[in-house]
Amino acid sequence: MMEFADDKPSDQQELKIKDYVVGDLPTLIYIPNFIADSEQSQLLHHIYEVPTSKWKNLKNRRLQNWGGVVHEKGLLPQELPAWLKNVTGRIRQCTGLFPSELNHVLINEYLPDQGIMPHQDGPAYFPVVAILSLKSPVVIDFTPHPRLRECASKESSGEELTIQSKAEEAECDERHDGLLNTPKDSISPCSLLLMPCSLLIFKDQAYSDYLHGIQDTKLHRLDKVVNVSECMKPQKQEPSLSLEAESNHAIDETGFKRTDTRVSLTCRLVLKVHKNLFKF
Ligand SMILES: O=C(O)CCC(=O)C(=O)O
Ligand SMILES: [Fe+2]
Repeated sequence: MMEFADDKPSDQQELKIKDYVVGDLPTLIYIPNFIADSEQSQLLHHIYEVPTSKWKNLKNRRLQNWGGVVHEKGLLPQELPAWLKNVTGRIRQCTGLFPSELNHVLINEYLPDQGIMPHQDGPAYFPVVAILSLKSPVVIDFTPHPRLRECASKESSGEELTIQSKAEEAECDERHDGLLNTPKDSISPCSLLLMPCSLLIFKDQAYSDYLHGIQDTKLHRLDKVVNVSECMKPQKQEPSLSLEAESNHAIDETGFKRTDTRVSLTCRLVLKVHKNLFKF
């Protein structure tokens, strides 16, 4: 299926990725039809071929962990199977955003009424995440981390700042300037529609200052979605995946009802890898 390549991507490829930036929040990258329909089928075949024991059941979804165990102090590695290396190799080559091979993949499976709580990915990961979506479309929401919202609401109540609140304001400024670097007037939630076969990459403030989550509802609305037009673009190879022609998913301008399972591959890089930790 996909070719595994570990060459450094050319400048041209790195430049192309900029064409896929969506919305105003730095930085969300959405690549429609990153894989072909036939590749999606092959991946699903591999995913559902594994023994049931490979699945970990959580309250609101189930998942497979590939690549090893992630600890605070790094990764206890386990080599990725070839069918996943194909995907991660292609992601690295096409994006040019990862300094070395991605070495960890979480496969999440969501029923139509399942989702994932707003969260931030752990500190062990290199701060660029690539999520490949299979089967049902969903909307993923990016919401400012509460520590940003606190600052924003204090600022919006503006004018009569007491001495104490000025101190708080200074603290907020410090957080904005140092840790966060998000312009204060650009703190707002935004959402993306993730169509099957698409690749989402998020990094920068979207990674460090925002939570991401998927609502556990069958109905997903499009009102805050910033990439509807990217999903509606006619696709050269597979017109059935465009939004307009997508009769299976019945998406209109207001939203859609999830009727099928969604599977996603969260592909990441853990820079700190423990070698031979358990060598006897
Ligand atoms: O399924 C998704 O698109 C999101 C998964 C996710 O956020 C994670 O695995 O940390
Ligand atoms: Fe996540």
